[in-house]
Amino acid sequence: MPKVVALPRSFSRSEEAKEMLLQAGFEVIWNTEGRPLKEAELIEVIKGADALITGIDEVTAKVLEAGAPTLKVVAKYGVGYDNIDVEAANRLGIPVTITPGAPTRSVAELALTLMLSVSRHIPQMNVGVRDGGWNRITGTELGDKVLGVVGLGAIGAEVVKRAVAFDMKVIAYDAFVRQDMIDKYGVQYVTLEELYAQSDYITLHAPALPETVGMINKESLAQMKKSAILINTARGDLVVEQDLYEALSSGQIAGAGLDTFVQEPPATLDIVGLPNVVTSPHVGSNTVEAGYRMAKMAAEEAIRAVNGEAPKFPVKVPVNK
Ligand SMILES: NC(=O)c1ccc[n+]([C@@H]2O[C@H](COP(=O)([O-])OP(=O)(O)OC[C@H]3O[C@@H](n4cnc5c(N)ncnc54)[C@H](O)[C@@H]3O)[C@@H](O)[C@H]2O)c1
Ligand SMILES: O=C(O)CC[C@@H](O)C(=O)O
Repeated sequence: MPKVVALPRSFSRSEEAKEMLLQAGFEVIWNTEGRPLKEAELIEVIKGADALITGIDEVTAKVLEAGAPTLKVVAKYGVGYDNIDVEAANRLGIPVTITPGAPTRSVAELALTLMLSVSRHIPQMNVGVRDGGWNRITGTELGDKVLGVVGLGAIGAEVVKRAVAFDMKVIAYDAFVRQDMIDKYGVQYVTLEELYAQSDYITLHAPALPETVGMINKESLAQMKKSAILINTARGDLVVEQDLYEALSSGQIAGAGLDTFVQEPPATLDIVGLPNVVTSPHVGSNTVEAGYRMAKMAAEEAIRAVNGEAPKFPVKVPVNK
C-alpha cells in the first residue's frame, strides 16, 4: 500500500482530497501536532513514504535523503517553495511540485485586508471599543492613491484587479511585462526606484530569491514617502526586519501590514508591537476555499507520482536564499 505523509494542518479539512487519496489506495499519515514538524520529526515520518505533501515545514536535504529510497514526490500545498531544498531534491531525483493559482485569490484578499486595516486603524479601534473606549481614529482612503506592486504574477494581478476597483492607480515592477495588466487596468511598469519613490502603498508579491531577499532595507525604505504603507504577504525574507522596525519607529514610513516574517513566529515582538503595524500569522492562503484547491491539487500530484505519471506542476529552480 503506498504511503503519503500529509503535513499541512488544514489538509485534513478537505474531504475531497482525503477521499481521492483513500480511493487511490494510499495509507495517509497526518500531522496531528498542530504545527510544522521539526527536521528530526520529519526524518522519522518520511521513512518509507511514497509521497510527501508539505506546507511550510522545512524539507531539508537530510529529510529528503531519509525519504529518498521510496519518495516519489514532494508536493507543496501552496506556491512558495522556499522551505524545500530543491537542489537536494533534484540531486536525489525527487520531483517537487506546487499548486499554482490555488491560493491566489485568498492572498490577494488578505493584502487588501491589511491595506484597509492599516489605513483605517481597525485593530486599535477594535481593542479600544472592546475596552469601553470610543476613540474615533481618523483614517485615510485607498482611492486616488498609488499602489506599487513588486512582483506582478498571479497574486499581484489579483491585487491589481481589486485595487483598481478601489480607484487606486497602479504601478508595478517585474521583469516580465504583462500586456493584459496594462490594457485592462492601466498598470504602468516602472523601475524599483520609481516604485519606491512614487507609491503610497507598496505590496510585495515576489518569491524569496537571492535577488529579492533583503530588498526592503535601509536604502529602499529611505526612498519611500513618509506616508508610505508597506504590505508583505510574500515572504519575511524580503524584508530586513531591523531596518523596517527603525523606519516605522522613526516615521521614515507610516505603517505596515505583515503576514510573513523572517522567523515564524517572529523572534522578537519589536515590529509587531508597533501601533502602526497590523500583523497576521502567515494566513494568506489559509481560507476554506484555498485549502480545498491546494489539497486537491497536491493530492493529484501525489497520485500521479505513485502511478508513475509525470508531475503537472513541477519546479526545478531553487528559490531558497
Ligand atoms: N502569505 C501567504 O500565505 C502566501 C501564500 C501564497 C504565496 N505566497 C507568496 O507569494 C509569492 C507569489 O506567489 P504567486 O502565486 O503570485 O507567484 P507567481 O510566480 O505567479 O508570481 C511571482 C512574480 O514575481 C516576479 N518576480 C520574480 N523575481 C522578481 C524580482 N526580483 N522582482 C520583482 N518581481 C519578481 C515573477 O516574474 C512573477 O511575476 C510566492 O512566491 C510566495 O512566496 C504567500
Ligand atoms: O502552507 C502554508 O500554510 C502557506 C503556504 C504559502 O505561503 C504558499 O507559499 O503557498
